[in-house]
Amino acid sequence: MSDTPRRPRRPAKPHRRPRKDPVRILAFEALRAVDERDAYANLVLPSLLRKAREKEGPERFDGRDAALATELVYGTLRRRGTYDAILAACVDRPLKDVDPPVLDVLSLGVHQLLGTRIPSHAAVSATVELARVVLGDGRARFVNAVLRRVARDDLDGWLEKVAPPYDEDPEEHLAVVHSHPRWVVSALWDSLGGGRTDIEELLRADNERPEVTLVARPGRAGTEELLREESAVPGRWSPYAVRLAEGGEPGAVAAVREGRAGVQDEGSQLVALALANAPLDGPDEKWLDGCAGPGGKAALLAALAAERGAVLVAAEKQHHRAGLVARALAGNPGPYQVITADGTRPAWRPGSFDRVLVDVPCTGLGALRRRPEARWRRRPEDLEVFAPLQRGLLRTALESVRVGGVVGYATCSPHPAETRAVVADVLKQFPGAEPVDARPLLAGLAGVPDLGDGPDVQLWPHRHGTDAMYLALVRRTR
Ligand SMILES: C[S@@+](CC[C@H](N)C(=O)[O-])C[C@H]1O[C@@H](n2cnc3c(N)ncnc32)[C@H](O)[C@@H]1O
Repeated sequence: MSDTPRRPRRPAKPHRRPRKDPVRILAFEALRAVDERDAYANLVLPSLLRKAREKEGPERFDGRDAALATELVYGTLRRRGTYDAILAACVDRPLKDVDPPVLDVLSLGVHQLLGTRIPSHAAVSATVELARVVLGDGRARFVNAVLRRVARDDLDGWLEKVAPPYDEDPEEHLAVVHSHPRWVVSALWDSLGGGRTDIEELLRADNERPEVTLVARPGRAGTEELLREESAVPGRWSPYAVRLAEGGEPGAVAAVREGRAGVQDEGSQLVALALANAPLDGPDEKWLDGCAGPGGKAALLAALAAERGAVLVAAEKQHHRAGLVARALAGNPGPYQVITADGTRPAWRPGSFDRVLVDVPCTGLGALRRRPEARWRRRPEDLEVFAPLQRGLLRTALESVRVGGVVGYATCSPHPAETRAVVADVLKQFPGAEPVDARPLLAGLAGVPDLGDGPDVQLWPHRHGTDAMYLALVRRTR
């Protein structure tokens, strides 16, 4: 036995249970659902908020808590690229070796430290408490150490350290600073053209939460009814649009609950309106929406068709999405039909329709404002998957319209491979069709500016306040 005196043991700290903060636990659960189950934040969040309200009661979980939880989830997901670059500089191993739940907690902490006005000490201690609850004390100590390193600088300071200088590598600089995958920066820039200012404005707009925009479906609701809602202001371009300037709760609007109005970005409204307003010789009685689910544009088209005594056929390949279309169209004042059908193998005779819309499946790179996780899920290879389907749907649309009729090809992506390249390829193989200038149809609505060289139209969040919708109109000539 050794006679060296034993070092007296430090008295153990009395164990304190971690404080449970329902807002941050909810935000963590939402991030896990997005990572683990490929859930969509905008779908998973409302049900988590409802559950938290039920469990905690309105006193312990009020509107401000819901707003903070939403901001934490959306902000963390959007800024993930920037935050990962900063975390990589603060963690002593590659980020891929950090357990995903630990990384989610760290990202939430970084967002509070660098992306909100929460004071640093509160951001660190709240995140460490969260880590104690959801990860355990050991990993909470790791979270504490990493966040203390992050807290040594502000966002600008970190960006100077972790982003390459713009002059050395412009795309990587923008990717890190504005938190977009590099290939997405590159594609958006190709489509937008212009210099640094333009692309930076677009990338910044992608990181802002869009206003909620409503559509008053013609013949069913008027904008004056929607304008009576708190903080409601008229839309910028569409005569049917009303914006809820302070976010608002669309579910609380009677006209939305009754299906007389809907939630719809103005870019989508403009696409439907431009197709409906394209000049046509001869009959204007049968319209087709060949990719209708979940039914936003179909509902507007059906209401416009009803005003003219025309009928809309809304086709959707997926049965459950056809159900959503049926719900969106229920109560339409004129005749309509919803069918489950593959738009590339038409269940109708060629030349049956006067107007046809194909709002084709795409990467959705034009709606990044709305889907904060989408930019990290998409891969350049997705373009190859969509390419044949997009071409097939446009080709069938052209076969489905009568001679003299008009087809609208729309995407909520501005990627050149999904827009102009598709239209150019299909028109090459379909000699009986010619482009129609879509610009005057939009400019005629309320002077939508900056519509480019035509004949097609690309809308942009930073220029038009809409999603980056693309529209090409094509007339069948023989
Ligand atoms: C971009 S979304 C359409 C959005 C819709 N226009 C709206 O405004 O609500 C594309 C839709 O096309 C559907 N789709 C995919 N392949 C299809 C096909 N071969 N035929 C018909 N619909 C298809 C998808 O299921 C999806 O619902």
